[in-house]
Amino acid sequence: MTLEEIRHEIDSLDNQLLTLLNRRMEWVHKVGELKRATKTVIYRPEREKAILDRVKSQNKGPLTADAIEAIYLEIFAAARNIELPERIAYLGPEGSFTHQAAESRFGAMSEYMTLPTIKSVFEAVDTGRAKFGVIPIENNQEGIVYETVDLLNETGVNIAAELKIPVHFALATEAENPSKIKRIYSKDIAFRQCRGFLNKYFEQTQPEEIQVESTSKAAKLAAEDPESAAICSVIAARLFSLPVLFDNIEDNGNNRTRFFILAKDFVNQPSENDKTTLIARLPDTDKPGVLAGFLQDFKRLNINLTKIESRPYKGSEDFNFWFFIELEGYFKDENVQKVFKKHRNYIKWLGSYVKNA
Ligand SMILES: O=C(O)C(=O)C[C@]1(C(=O)O)C=C[C@@H](O)C=C1
Repeated sequence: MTLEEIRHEIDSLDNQLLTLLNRRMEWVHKVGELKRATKTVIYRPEREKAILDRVKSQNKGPLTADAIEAIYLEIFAAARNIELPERIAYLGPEGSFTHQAAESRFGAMSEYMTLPTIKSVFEAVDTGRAKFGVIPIENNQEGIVYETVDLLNETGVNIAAELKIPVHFALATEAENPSKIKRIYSKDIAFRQCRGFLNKYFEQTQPEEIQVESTSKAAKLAAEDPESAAICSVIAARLFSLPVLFDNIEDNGNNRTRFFILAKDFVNQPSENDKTTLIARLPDTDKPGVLAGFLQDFKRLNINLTKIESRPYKGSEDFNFWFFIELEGYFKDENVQKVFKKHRNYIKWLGSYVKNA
């Protein structure tokens, strides 16, 4: 077959794809009308997950599961925009890992708001300026982001979904080789997580390490200074047209960050595989057995607790704490309801959402 003939086949398939995609969107439009009439939310993470699982299991290749996921996430983003355009706020700057997380869920089509602080993302969602907000909640090497936990306690927004993305760092620079690098820009955490690499390649030259507030800022500075490098994400390097000299330079290849997608008054439908996040403000935690008794209730009802973090009451004279708790299950599950009812005055439910591996 000639190139022309092959391209002709591709063109004809593209026409069919386009027809099918538009037919899909006509049905999506009907879903949108139905949702408007019944005042229900557009974004349904559990439905998207079920579609993804189904199409991936039917796939016979040569497309990989990852490629299918990427294509479908764009289809969902386009579908949600047909139902109702929704703005997404995320913790910036552009090129940050949170930006990467937001795009991985909402696709390149959505309208984004880049905000400078976690608090400003909460505010944008709380006031309705953005429909969704994306913020980090924890890193599997560094632990929890306390600012996020505290804002979940203080504000009235829900968790609509969680997602986890691998965190890979690159050394990006205009310099031809490491010996020419006199300065390295990055965030404290990135320097910490790439120490082994830095020791190996820069033991002789000992470039100055300059801490800046984000890895995107590091990429921007390194793009302006050819004797320097940035430790940053590949998207940040790309954003500032900075060549990547080494990729995946982190000491631990299992480095992952978990993000929450925030929304106002958001309730998911149950899936087979849910997690619930809540805050418990137990009274009298200075008395023996109060916390143990509370935890015992979960054990008795066969509920698996996956996380408990204690946080101080701000402004309190004493050493009193509230708890950030995560468990397996949906908030309307019979056993979860029993605990919620028993402790109804002390529990603030933040969200039940499909568990993301
Ligand atoms: O099934 C729905 O509820 C839809 O709105 C359709 C659809 C889709 O494109 O399949 C779009 C957005 C939702 O997040 C889930 C699925």
